[in-house]
Amino acid sequence: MSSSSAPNALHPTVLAVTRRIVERSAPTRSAYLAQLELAANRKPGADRMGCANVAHAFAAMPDADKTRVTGLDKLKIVEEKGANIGIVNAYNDLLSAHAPLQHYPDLIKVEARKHGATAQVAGGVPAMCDGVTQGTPGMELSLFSRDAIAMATAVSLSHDVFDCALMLGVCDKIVPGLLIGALHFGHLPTVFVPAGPMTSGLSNNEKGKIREKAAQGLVGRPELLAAESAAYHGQGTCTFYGTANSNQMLLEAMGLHVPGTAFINPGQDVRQELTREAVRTVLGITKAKRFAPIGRVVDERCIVNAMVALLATGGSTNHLIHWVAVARSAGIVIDWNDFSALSDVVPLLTRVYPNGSADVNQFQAAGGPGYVIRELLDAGFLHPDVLTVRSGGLREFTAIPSAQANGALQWTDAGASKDESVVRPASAPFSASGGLKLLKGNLGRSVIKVSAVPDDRHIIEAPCRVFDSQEALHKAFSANELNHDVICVVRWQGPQANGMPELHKLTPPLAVLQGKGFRVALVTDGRMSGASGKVPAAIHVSPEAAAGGPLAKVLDGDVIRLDANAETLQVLVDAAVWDTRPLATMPADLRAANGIGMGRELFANFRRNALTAEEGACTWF
Ligand SMILES: O=C(O)[C@H](O)[C@@H](O)[C@H](O)[C@H](O)COP(=O)(O)O
Ligand code: SF4
Repeated sequence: MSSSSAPNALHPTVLAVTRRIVERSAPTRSAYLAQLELAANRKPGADRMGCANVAHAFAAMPDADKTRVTGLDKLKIVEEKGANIGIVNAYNDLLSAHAPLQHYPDLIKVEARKHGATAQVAGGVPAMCDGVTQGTPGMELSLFSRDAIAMATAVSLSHDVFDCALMLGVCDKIVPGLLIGALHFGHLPTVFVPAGPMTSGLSNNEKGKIREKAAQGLVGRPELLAAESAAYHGQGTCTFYGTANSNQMLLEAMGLHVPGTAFINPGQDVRQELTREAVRTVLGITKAKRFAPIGRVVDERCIVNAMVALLATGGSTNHLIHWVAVARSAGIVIDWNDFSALSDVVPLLTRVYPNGSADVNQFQAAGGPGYVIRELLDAGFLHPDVLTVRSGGLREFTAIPSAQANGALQWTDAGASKDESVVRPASAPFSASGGLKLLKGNLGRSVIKVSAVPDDRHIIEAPCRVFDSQEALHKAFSANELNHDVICVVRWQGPQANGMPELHKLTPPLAVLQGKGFRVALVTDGRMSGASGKVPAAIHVSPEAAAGGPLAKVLDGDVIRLDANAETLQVLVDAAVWDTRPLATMPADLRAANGIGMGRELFANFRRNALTAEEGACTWF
């Protein structure tokens, strides 16, 4: 259906899920909005603070900025003061996606002044690269680094001298952390600012093949390092459709970006102009103009739109945790039943690695987020009547930005798919349902991303091998103990056990076994990377083993059936035997090793207080 035809009415399931979320969230959402109104109805930044507070806040500012923001020119009150923008920056040199952000604040300050406003870096937030920490102890800090980022965002904005905010960040836990933090200052108009993906290097498929050869000892470290470095070769986000790029897609669908900014590569003039446009956009929604505070933009319909966008693109399984936490931060309560109900009706419109062989640069070239949002809007899967950071509403997010000859931005409708092997219309999707499934059964509730799993691997029934760590599985694989049909259970990987690391390093050995024709699957209370895919994996099993969940009762040899079509995960043990089986306890050496070293001690309270994965693994409620 092209953008010229009238959009369909909202899909009944989207409407029903939204209605039940609104009803379930009423008490918490109304309390949230009451708090927002109180904060929004105060005087502007500099006027509401004491003189000493103001002097401290702006002491380091150039005089001209100081006049703009305080309205004071020496002792004379000047006319209308400008807005003061708070910048929260996740820049560091470790994340290729964040390295370009180093100089964004200077660009933002210059643009703000052109509009009589000012901008200050309110604070920096930490950012972990999951690619660097994958398979190492550092990964046990990854999930909770999200909440540390939210806290750092709050520390930054708590200076309370801002009229709006810009959030500079892209990757996995960083956007969720920034969003959680920003929503606790829901009275501030806020726009997210990315830097875009790196250009395409060695393809993700090629990289995966060389990893599997290395797992079998067929290539050495020099060849593997050369391949990895050819894949990850420059500034910008990695080009697979993992958690970071899923963040970008969701921010577009939530209307929290400059339209179409997600996947424009760094280092181009248009990228700089898009950053300047973010300044113009956030100033355009401050109190003086079209007031759109983030706490009002992110309402139940906006959250449902994000869920739909995730499902339509086979996005990262991590968002089944993060977006629950993001929604809670706006007083909105969602759960995996909501995702599951939407997944049953939302069509899969994209095939981007690991859900296909294309990368995000090819996704952008084929139509990108603008194409997907237009298709979902016209087919009635997205709420059209939502507040966004742009005056044209969500329809503005169905276009692709480019630079005119004079450098000014222009947007053109995404048009038809430029490559139907990458993006397809809602009238002819890759699959009639979304890429994520909720599994239930006597092992607890878990999720699986089926969009990246070959059709003949959606049902796996096999005896299991139980591992208390990912290292133990690697050891068994290297000792050739897994050359048969097997379901690998890796437990003690939940939020309370060890911070719920991603177990993505298990993909190559399990993919080798699958490639040999064995029927294999992974079952874990841990997470996988958004870049994980082709091996069937039931993940986020809740309740986790360390909280007395059923994985603590599984024994080597138990037959397990993972059935993504029936949406079940079952251990096939006689109920009478199963019910009387004792719970194993986390091995003492593991508990002793867990949480010690590499700063993990500092996250003990996060582990202790973490809610379940299905509750967003929130640590602040
Ligand atoms: O959720 C994600 O998308 C991952 O955490 C991703 O950010 C991480 O970097 C992967 O580890 C990358 O994949 P490789 O480890 O295969 O390079
Ligand atoms: S996408 Fe993952 S690996 Fe790439 S920069 Fe971001 S966190 Fe690091």
